[in-house]
Amino acid sequence: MRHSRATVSPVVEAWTAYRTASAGEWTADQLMAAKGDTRVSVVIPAHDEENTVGPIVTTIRRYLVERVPLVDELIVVDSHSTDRTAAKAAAAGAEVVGQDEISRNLPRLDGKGGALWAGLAGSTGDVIAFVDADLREFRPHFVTGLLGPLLLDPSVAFVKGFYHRPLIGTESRPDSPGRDSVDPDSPGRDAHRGGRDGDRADIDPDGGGRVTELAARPLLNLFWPELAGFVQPLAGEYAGRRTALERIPFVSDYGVEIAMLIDLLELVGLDALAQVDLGERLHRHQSTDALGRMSAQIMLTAWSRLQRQGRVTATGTPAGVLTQFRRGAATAVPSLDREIVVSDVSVQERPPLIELRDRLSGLGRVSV
Ligand SMILES: O=c1ccn([C@@H]2O[C@H](COP(=O)(O)OP(=O)(O)O[C@H]3O[C@H](CO)[C@@H](O)[C@H](O)[C@H]3O)[C@@H](O)[C@H]2O)c(=O)[nH]1
Ligand SMILES: O=C(O)[C@H](O)COP(=O)(O)O
Repeated sequence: MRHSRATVSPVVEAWTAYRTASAGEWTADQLMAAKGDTRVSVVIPAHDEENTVGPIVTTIRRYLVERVPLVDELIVVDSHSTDRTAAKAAAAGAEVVGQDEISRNLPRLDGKGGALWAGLAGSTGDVIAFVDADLREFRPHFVTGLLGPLLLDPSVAFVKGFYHRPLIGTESRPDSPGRDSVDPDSPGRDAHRGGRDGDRADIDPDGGGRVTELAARPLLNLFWPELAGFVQPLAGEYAGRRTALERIPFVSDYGVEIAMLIDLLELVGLDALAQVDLGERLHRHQSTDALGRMSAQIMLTAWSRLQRQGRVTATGTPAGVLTQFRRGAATAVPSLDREIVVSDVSVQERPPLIELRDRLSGLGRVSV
């Protein structure tokens, strides 16, 4: 097979050895001692996550605010939720910010990218850790793992989490509301292991991350090979210095993570990027159709970076819509026996926050 002749590039090999750590390498107390005057914010983007956002906030508050005061600010960005996400997050002790509260006089930035931007603009920390709101069995090391390299090494600007990603049959496993009692510094008994209980018979231990494997990883390897060492380039758990994050544009929706990696590579260079092993991550899986739309947004974002970097000559702009087919609908096209579903998968982009100071001044929460 052709791939057997290929070898890992020396750049990637050196970077992974030098810039990969494990969350178990430091405790919250050790980070507290290293923290000094650095302010730490945790930002959680949440769209309809009423089942999981509360336990995540509770865990962070209990272990990283009350027991060890490592986290100075805990913000949930309510991303146009239609359920009780905001109420649950507030009841658990988070400050809740509406996605559009801070950006009222700016053009829209939809979806997750808009929520992350609002979290960056609305927070005050020197270091900001982002954590998804749909995680199950959340533990404090998801935050301490990300903070370690930033608090211990001034040359690190951004840290991405990675983990094993089981693909779990969505029918057989009910939502777990999290645990009441956890070892705050432990990456968990599941770290580095696939299986666990008898109820996990339908689990593919590393089958998760389908968009990562089918879209993001090939794109990064083909066009930004320096980033090939990131085990989970789309991970929603990462942390960065405000000085870096405010200097990159933010892309809307699910384009935000791949854009962030590519843009940070350009801004700070590979040596200032790091990754940390967080063990295992369980989250809510989206449908294949939804992941198709996510992939399209990621491809459009990659395209925009290729164009900006002068690496493709555009003779037209990508379509920005995705046609999909759904069985069993009343409105099926007879010749297809399927309904045609067309979605807008275009992405928008906001310039770096640092360039928007003037337009944001007067809005109380913004620290820039
Ligand atoms: O309009 C939205 C959609 C999602 N989210 C939140 O963003 C997080 C991740 O969204 P999710 O739909 O669970 O994404 P995944 O299917 O898990 O997608 C993976 O890949 C995406 C694209 O890179 C990343 O954004 C995710 O963090 C990563 O987990 C969750 O807290 C959501 O509530 C919002 O805040 N607003
Ligand atoms: O990150 C990804 O690739 C997507 O979120 C899909 O993840 P899943 O395959 O674990 O649902």
